[in-house]
Amino acid sequence: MTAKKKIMMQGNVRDAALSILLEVSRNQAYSNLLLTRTMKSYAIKEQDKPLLTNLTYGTLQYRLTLDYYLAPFIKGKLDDWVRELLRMSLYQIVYLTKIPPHAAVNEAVEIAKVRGHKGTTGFVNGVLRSVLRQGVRSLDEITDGITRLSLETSHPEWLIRRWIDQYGLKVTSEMARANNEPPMNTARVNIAQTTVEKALHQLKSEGAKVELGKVVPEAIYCHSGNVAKTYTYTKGWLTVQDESSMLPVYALDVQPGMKVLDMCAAPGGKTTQIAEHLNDTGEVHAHDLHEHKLQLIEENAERLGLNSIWTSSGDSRELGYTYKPNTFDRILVDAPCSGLGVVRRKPEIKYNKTEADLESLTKIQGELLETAWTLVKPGGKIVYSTCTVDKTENDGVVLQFLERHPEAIKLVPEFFEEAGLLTPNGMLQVLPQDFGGDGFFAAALQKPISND
Ligand SMILES: C[S@@+](CC[C@H](N)C(=O)[O-])C[C@H]1O[C@@H](n2cnc3c(N)ncnc32)[C@H](O)[C@@H]1O
Repeated sequence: MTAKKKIMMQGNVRDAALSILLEVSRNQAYSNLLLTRTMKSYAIKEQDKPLLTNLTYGTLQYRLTLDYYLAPFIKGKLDDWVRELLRMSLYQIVYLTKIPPHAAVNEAVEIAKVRGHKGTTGFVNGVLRSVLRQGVRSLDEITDGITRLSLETSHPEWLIRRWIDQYGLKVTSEMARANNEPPMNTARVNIAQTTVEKALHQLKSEGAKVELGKVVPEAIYCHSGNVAKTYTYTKGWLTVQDESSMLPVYALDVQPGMKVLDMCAAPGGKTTQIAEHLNDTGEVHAHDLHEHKLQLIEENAERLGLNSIWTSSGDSRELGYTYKPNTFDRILVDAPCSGLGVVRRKPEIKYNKTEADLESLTKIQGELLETAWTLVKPGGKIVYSTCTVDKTENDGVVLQFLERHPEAIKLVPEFFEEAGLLTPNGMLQVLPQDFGGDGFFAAALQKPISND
């Protein structure tokens, strides 16, 4: 069974979803970026976009569960596109009650006709009709608790075991289930330009359904439409950002006129938040490894009317050659990480990462912190943050840093304490089930005034 040719069924939601799923599984590409690109290239109608999003995320989110259901119906090897087509069709049959099962099968057959040959079409039709006749096997048959949780929630067993070691069974089960819920749409109000009340009022006058966030004062939840298409957004009053991701800047405790370094800055969500908290006074030096990503920061800064941001590129571990020691009042190290706190937004992360990846990330994370330690002024503060829930990358990296630098003062920001999201180590750990935000971590460190 080989695909005849690469054909795009323009406007066809299921074929578009299939092309995204294939790209994700072949090239480990990010589903959220592909989704935006594919909506354009397939000319997907506005009213069909929610279904495309649902088919893409749902099929990805439940990949392991769907494979478990499909296994008894399949013998031998399958072409990638046939496997993805079967997964996507089964997802509709099992999880999308509003789509009649026969419609899901017929749509799959139409795609198979275009993408494959007669034999493939017959095979897809046969498998799916057998599923409709016989139903899928029950997950209750699985006696091993970890295997069952892994297949129920579609998280690899190694990850479930790792989380159980780190958080216990109950929290792991809640986290794995929360990862299959749709993420919230959240925006941050530009407090350097307006107030939260004014932004909410303006959005409502544009017909948006919005409400105040639960944890961060300038966070708002958007329950309808695309907030990035509103006038309120265009005029620079908003940034699309998850509420958890707004927390690290609160630990940074910036004061007007300060000199701040953001060592892993792109696309600039936190850089611009820092500048807003500074009321656009002082200097925010936004540095990122990738030159091409700086444009995103610059565009955002311009749209938000922020003039205190300077961008530059290169490996931030080398910034000791650019800046003198003890230069910055505040440094944010929003480190590259496994992303295991944002599985709802990028479900492929749970399949693509390995335990070895997590361990190797801690090296660069620790090295970035070392550079930050040299560059921060005595009395200055560093915030180390990640969008992962993995304790090795989080508390682990910070505790190792504290072992190397017993002089460092570990701060417990009041804001975190009040939010009730502290780990026993006095650091911030948000899990996706806590208040609906992404999984996020932050810890604040201070260089003593006298560093003898
Ligand atoms: C978690 S993202 C940062 C998100 C950003 N702080 C925000 O809030 O929008 C991590 C960033 O680190 C950058 N990065 C990875 N390795 C780096 C390095 N050695 N030096 C500087 N930046 C690095 C990546 O390009 C990526 O943009």
